[in-house]
Amino acid sequence: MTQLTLALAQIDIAFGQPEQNYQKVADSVAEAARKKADVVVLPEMWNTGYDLEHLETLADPDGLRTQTFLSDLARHYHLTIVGGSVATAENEHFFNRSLTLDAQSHLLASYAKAHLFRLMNEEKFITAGSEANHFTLAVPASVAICYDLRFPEWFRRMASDGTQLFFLPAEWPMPRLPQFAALLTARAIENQAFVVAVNRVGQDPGNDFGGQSQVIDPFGKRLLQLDDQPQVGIVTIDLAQIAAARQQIPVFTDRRPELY
Ligand SMILES: NC(=O)CCC(=O)C(=O)O
Repeated sequence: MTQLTLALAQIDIAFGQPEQNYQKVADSVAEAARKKADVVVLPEMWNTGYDLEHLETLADPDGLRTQTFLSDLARHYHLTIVGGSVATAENEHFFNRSLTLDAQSHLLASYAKAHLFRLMNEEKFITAGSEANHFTLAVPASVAICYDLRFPEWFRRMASDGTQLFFLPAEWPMPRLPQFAALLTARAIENQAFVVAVNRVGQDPGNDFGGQSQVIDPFGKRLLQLDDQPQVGIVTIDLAQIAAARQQIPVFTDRRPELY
């Protein structure tokens, strides 16, 4: 398969209201299926938002509800779901965890956010993960979550291990959206990879979120950029662009890891 049709589910997450959010995700996945998507991508922490003070009652125990829910949707609609991330409770710790399920209900990836964002007090409540994830969606793919975007080493490590398609669920506040766009473009160009970022819209008690979910190709071209409204954006990507970028400028051949 050389093309993938991606649906970016840019939703307005209800703060601390998982029931509402599971319904919003179900509606978005149904809309993505109507739009003939192969893959649906969700935003960060979509079950609870950043309602970190109430994780004791709100977080999904072992992520099991989310895994069953996404797996049922993926099977029903015959698509892959890159499940953004949800707050999970695991062995007396909370994680910001991303689950990716395919149409046969296989769990392709389970990733706990590695870099926790102090400006939103994440490190006070959430335990950091320390393992990257790798799966195949026509090409080698990986998920990173929001603030991970500021760590080029993390992306380069995944790219060096084969990743050609990055997904980045986010809750990235409005004032720093220009940085979001610049960093997404940089990660795509330097790794000669597609970057698919899905941000939320709406407000929580601390922040305004302005969406601008987007898809950048391996040359750094922005193929899709949504506005600040809830919506399911659709774009088809041509995976042959990855080899084209890597043939034109062979960065992975020319790099000198012994120097850095
Ligand atoms: N949820 C997050 O990780 C936010 C990251 C962010 O806003 C940033 O500027 O970095």
